[in-house]
Amino acid sequence: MIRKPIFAANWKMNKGPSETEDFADGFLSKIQHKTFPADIVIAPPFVSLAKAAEKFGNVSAVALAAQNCSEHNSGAYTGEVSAMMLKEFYLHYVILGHSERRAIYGETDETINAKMLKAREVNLRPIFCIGETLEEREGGKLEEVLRRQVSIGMKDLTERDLLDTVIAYEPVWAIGTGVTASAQQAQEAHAFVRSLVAEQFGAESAAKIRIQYGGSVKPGNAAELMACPDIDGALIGGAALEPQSFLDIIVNGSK
Ligand SMILES: O=C[C@H](O)COP(=O)(O)O
Repeated sequence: MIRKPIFAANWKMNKGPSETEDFADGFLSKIQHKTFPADIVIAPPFVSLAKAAEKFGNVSAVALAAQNCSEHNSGAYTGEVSAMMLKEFYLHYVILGHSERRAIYGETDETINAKMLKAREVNLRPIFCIGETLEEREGGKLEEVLRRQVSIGMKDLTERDLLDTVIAYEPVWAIGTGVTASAQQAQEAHAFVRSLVAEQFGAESAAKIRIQYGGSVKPGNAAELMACPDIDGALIGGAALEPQSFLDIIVNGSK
């Protein structure tokens, strides 16, 4: 099964509109007249989405993502943004269940599942993040944690939803730490996650779904990680804040 790799830049709480414009100008000048055998996604903060849409709206090589959405449609939820509102920015993707949302903002598997279903109601494609902490890995709980995150987080998705969903496996201990999972550790976890999707949705869907790796991906380690058979791209934080570094990851990691 050939799966097109997908490289997504998660800027987290970095880059307001003016820095977004600077990045876009730099990145666009580097990718013009080039084609890539991969999908490229950029996820700026909410307040920079309008500027990103202005710069990338007509660029077919680049899709935009939000970093979160509400599990509600509208109402008295101060500070929240609904999937329906995001859709107006011509976004294609939304990152859901990132470990920072889980750990810092207390998002549960059930909340994340509700957000996944809201995103799908308006045809946003979830980049659904899962991954274990170091304590969980060292305590022998890797498989138990991934099983729980997948079975609850992806509950009630249809086969069509699944085709539009990307899973991002991000071991929490590798995020922003400079410590990357070895290619072998990452491949083992990805193969296990794919087997979980097969159990829940069938072998055909499991063979089609793209599973990104995230956690200290850099231009120098992208090729080795992406060479693994079950790794279909990357979700990149720090190294995607600079146009050349993001581009180098895409080029080095495209297989
Ligand atoms: O969403 C991206 C991940 O949290 C990875 O972040 P990082 O590349 O800075 O380790």
